Amino acid sequence: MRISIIQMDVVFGDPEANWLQVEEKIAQAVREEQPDLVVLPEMWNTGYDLTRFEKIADRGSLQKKLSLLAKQHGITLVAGSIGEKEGDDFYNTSYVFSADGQKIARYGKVHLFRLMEEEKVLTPGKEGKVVFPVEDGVGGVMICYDLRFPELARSLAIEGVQILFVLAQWPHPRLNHWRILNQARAIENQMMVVAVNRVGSDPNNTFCGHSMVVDPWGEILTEGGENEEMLTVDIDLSQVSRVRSQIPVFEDRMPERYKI
Ligand SMILES: NC(=O)CCC(=O)C(=O)O
Repeated sequence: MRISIIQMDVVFGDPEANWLQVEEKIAQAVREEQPDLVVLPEMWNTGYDLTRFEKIADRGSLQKKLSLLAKQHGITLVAGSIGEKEGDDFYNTSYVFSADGQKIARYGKVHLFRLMEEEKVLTPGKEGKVVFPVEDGVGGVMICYDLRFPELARSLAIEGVQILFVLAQWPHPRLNHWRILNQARAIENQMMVVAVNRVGSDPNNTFCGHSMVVDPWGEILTEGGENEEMLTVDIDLSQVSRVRSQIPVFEDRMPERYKI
C-alpha cells in the first residue's frame, strides 16, 4: 500500500484558503506519487482559531467535498480532522473516505488539550474508538493529544487495528515527546503508525512537523523536517503479524492482573 502524507501549514482561521491548498496538494500527491491512500493533519480547515469557531467551523459541507475528492482521485482519504459544528456543539472530527467516496469512519477527538484551550470550546467526540478497512488491513485513528493515552491505542489494537493514523497540530517545545510517543505506540502495539503533523505557526504556537511512519518493529520508515513537504512510503502490513508472532505480546498480556 502506498501512502502519501501531506505535511502542510494551515492558514489561521481561513477555511476557504485551507480548502484550496488541500485540494491542490492532494491533486499533486496523486499526480506525482500515485498513492493508494492520502493523509492530512489535524484541524486543517480552521487551525486553532477557537474563539471564532461560531463563524468558521464547518457545518457539513466539507464532508461532501472530501468524499468527492476521494472518489475523483480513487484514493482512500484519511482526511485529517476538521473543526465543525453539529447541533449546538463544536467538535474536532476526523473523517475517512474510501476510494469510491463512501464515508467509512468518523471519530471525534475525545481527549481535549487544555494547553491549547480546546476544552473551553469543544465537546469530546461521542463515537469513541473507530476502526475501518484499509487496502489490505484494518485502520484506526487518533487525534494529536490522544497519542498520550496508551489505553486508546491498545484498545484499537485489540479491535484488530494494524495501521494507526495519528493526526496532529503538535507544537514545540515537545518535539521529542511527539517522536518518542509515536515510536512507543508502534512498538508496544506492534502496529504501523502513520503520524502527520502540521508545520508553521499560529499566534500561540510553532508546530514541529516531523511527520513520520513507524513500522511495527519501531523503525522509522520516513520522517519529515519542519517545512511543508509530502512524504510517500510503500508499506507492507503483513509485517504486523510477523512481529506479533516473533514477540507474542497479545498472547502474553494478562490484563486481569493489572486492571486499570
Ligand atoms: N493539538 C493537540 O492536541 C496538541 C497536543 C500536544 O501538543 C501534546 O503535547 O500533547
